[in-house]
Amino acid sequence: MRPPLVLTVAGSDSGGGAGIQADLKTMLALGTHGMSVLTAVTAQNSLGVQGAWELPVAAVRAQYRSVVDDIGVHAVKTGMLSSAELVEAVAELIDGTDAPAVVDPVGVSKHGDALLAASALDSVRTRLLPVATVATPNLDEVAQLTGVRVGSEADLRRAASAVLEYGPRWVLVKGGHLPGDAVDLLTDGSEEHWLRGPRLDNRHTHGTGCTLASAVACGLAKGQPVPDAVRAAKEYVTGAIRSGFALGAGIGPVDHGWELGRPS
Ligand SMILES: Nc1ncnc2c1ncn2[C@@H]1O[C@H](COP(=O)(O)OP(=O)(O)O)[C@@H](O)[C@H]1O
Ligand SMILES: Cc1ncc(COP(=O)(O)OP(=O)(O)O)c(N)n1
Repeated sequence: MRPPLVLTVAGSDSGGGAGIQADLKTMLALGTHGMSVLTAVTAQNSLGVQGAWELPVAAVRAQYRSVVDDIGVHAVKTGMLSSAELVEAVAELIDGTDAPAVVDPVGVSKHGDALLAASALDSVRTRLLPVATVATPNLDEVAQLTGVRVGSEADLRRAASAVLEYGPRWVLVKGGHLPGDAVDLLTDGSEEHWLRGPRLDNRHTHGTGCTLASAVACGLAKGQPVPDAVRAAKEYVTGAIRSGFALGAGIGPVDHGWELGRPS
């Protein structure tokens, strides 16, 4: 039987913990067929991003059309889009595709390296967020996009409302950077779903955001309603963080294959 088809439009992380690599591993782990449109290449490892190179808009459009026009797609996920030109091209492609879209508005890596030009923020607000079925900003991305600074769980509702102003159907504000429980808020402005996970004491968390957004896209591709897809994705990323492992000298990746178990 044909598995659900999920497409990631994102950048490459040479270290394999985030970006396209995290997305495709998540898609395999969750029983879907993963496909990719590469937007940029990064030289990246456990210590940070050492270099980044964008692909031309024409190359991004061509990859997208190749996949969607022949194979088809049940859900799209976006990650690193790098520039205003790429953000606008991808927003237009998504707008013309009959599939839900999970938009992870990736701005800065865990190490503080910029993955999106400052000049692209307005295109994210006005072009990309309006075509999102679910937007999944972390707290730094909420601040960049809306100016709302979240200092505690109580601020998450205000942050979510500010993002919803730009037009995504749902927003999942990730509270992973707050102290205490790992609490995220999913809302469409009328329903609210609080997702509370234990704070795991593991520094090897590279790729959490990409993994969560891809897992949501997998659920949507399977036909799950947004709240169910997000709940399942939160469980998957929590397991992946619990099993995150050391690699290199810095922050290691989450374990996308945690449900498979590993020989000790
Ligand atoms: N130490 C942690 N323990 C448990 N869950 C975490 C931890 N860090 C992040 N999370 C969860 O991982 C997901 C991704 O969040 P976050 O790390 O904030 O995203 P990003 O990678 O975009 O910065 C969220 O569900 C968040 O609550
Ligand atoms: C190529 C690329 N895309 C996205 C990210 C950010 O990934 P994220 O899951 O938010 O993980 P951290 O960087 O926060 O660990 C990336 N680093 N590289």
